[in-house]
Amino acid sequence: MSNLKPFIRVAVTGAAGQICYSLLANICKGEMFGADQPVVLHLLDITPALGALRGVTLELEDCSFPLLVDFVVTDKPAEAFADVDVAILVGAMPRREGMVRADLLKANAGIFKAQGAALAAHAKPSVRVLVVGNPANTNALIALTTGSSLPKSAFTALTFLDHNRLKAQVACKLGVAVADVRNTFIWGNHSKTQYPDVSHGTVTNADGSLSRVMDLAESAWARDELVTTVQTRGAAVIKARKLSSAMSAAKAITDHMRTWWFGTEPDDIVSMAIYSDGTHYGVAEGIIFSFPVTIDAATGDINVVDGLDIDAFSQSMLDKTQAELIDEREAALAFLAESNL
Ligand SMILES: NC(=O)C1=CN([C@@H]2O[C@H](COP(=O)(O)OP(=O)(O)OC[C@H]3O[C@@H](n4cnc5c(N)ncnc54)[C@H](O)[C@@H]3O)[C@@H](O)[C@H]2O)C=CC1
Ligand SMILES: O=C([O-])CC(=O)C(=O)O
Repeated sequence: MSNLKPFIRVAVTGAAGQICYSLLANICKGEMFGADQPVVLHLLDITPALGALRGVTLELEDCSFPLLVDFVVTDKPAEAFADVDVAILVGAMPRREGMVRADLLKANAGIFKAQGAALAAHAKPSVRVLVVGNPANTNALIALTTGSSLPKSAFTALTFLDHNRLKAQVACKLGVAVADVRNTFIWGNHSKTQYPDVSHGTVTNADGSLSRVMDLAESAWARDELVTTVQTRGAAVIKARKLSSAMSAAKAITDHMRTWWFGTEPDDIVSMAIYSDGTHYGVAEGIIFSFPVTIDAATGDINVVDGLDIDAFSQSMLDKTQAELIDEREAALAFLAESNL
């Protein structure tokens, strides 16, 4: 008798792209939902990419993953989101030469408007959605707006890559293991205005005691070099690889969904971009903002960690990233209204 659970349906968009080339294997190996959780993959891409996606599915077959029950390949959001438990929205219009951020927002507003509506119409009411395609926070807000029959809490955007980058930078600087770095997190937008915050960070020592990151590192490093390194890490990867982060993005997507599925470890705090309801740290209502959060394993509820001290430097960083998200929201909503997209 098999002791596997009943299968779940997982939609992945942009399935022919480079992030998904790593991500799909992570899912099928059980790294996201557990080694006893079979999956049916719903793979969405645009029509011209279906040939390449067929190549990916040939390889999925060849991997002979015991947890992969079946897959659906489609260029239609309605089919991709039919009855899904989870939707990972990776596919997006990439920035092309000569495009300004506003062009990118506009192109993606149309895509995520359609996908939000299709999710609301076809996915399970309990669906959990993670938006990865950039600009991730605002794309998630558009999907949430048109998918409004789903709870706002169903929509998240990825800042776990920034979270992992921050932890790794701190561990490297202090010469400690990443697993021993805690309470460092990302606030705001997945963009150059994000605030990688180590002001509450701790390092667990060999005897179990805690040291504060700010007592071990100079504050000039923590507020300047570290912040800039994490904010511009995506650009550094693009410059070196001539392609954007893919292995690390797939790992972060896996971390985000696994944490949402199974809950946070005791004493752990992670970073996720979620709908701001206006009740945390003075952040405006109606944007998708990255907060320090914990996740209740029993319910899957994502809870903002309240009550952290925000000093003047941190407040100025929060204000800046919030202002950018409000601008992005206004631009994206204006495009939707103007062009009746
Ligand atoms: N939030 C984050 O931390 C990160 C976000 N990203 C973003 O993730 C996205 C994907 O990155 P890659 O896989 O490297 O890009 P890629 O260009 O290799 O693949 C994107 C795939 O999406 C597909 N696509 C485009 N429009 C689509 C639509 N309307 N529906 C379904 N599929 C569609 C494309 O055909 C392509 O196969 C980009 O927007 C990138 O900027 C990348 C790294 C980190
Ligand atoms: O800019 C990009 O497309 C890649 C990205 O988001 C990152 O690496 O953080």
